Amino acid sequence: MRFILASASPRRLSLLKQIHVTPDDVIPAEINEDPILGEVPRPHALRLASEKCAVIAAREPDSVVLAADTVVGVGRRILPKAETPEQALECLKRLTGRAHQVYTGIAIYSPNKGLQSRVVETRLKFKTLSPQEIEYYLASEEWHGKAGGYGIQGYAEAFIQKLSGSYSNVVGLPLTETRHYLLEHGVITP
Ligand SMILES: Cc1cn([C@H]2C[C@H](O)[C@@H](COP(=O)(O)OP(=O)(O)OP(=O)(O)O)O2)c(=O)[nH]c1=O
Repeated sequence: MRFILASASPRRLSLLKQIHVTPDDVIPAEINEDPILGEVPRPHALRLASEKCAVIAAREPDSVVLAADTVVGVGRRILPKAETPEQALECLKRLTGRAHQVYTGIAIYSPNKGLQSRVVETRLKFKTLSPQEIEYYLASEEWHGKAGGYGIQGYAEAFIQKLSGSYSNVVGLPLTETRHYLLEHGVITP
């Protein structure tokens, strides 16, 4: 059956390829990613992944569709996906010297099984960043388009003192759980 990755993220595509899965098509889902008033990180990630999946499944009901959403939380607070240096700075000020959580919601649809979704959590801790380190990182632009204003797969890995859970989950797709879903929905065989 045709398998569609509903994502604009090049990182999600390369994580899938890392487990030897190449989608037949990549179709980004355009949805409103603003949190609902009072929404906390975990349900936010689940809702957005499910919405992305449902939007593409409605257009492609005979295919298998996979979508995901990655959210950085500091307790109940959702950090933005940094699009400007100001947003990235705001994120880094919240993360410096503190523990935070990365939640990736994954959602899969197939005609036989319908839509299934879940959230995977990774816990991390940042070192205390000096003003010079923050300035240097902001100039790198590596934060651009990333949840929480950093990318663990680049320079910012040097800021991580502790990580508990899945690494690929932080980059955008938890590979153990994703592979499990792909098996269940018949995209791959054991
Ligand atoms: C925390 C963190 C996030 N990210 C990325 C993963 C996601 O691409 C992005 C969060 O935004 P998402 O909205 O999850 O994904 P996206 O907009 O890039 O793509 P799409 O919605 O079409 O699937 O942040 C990293 O690459 N490294 C990190 O360390």
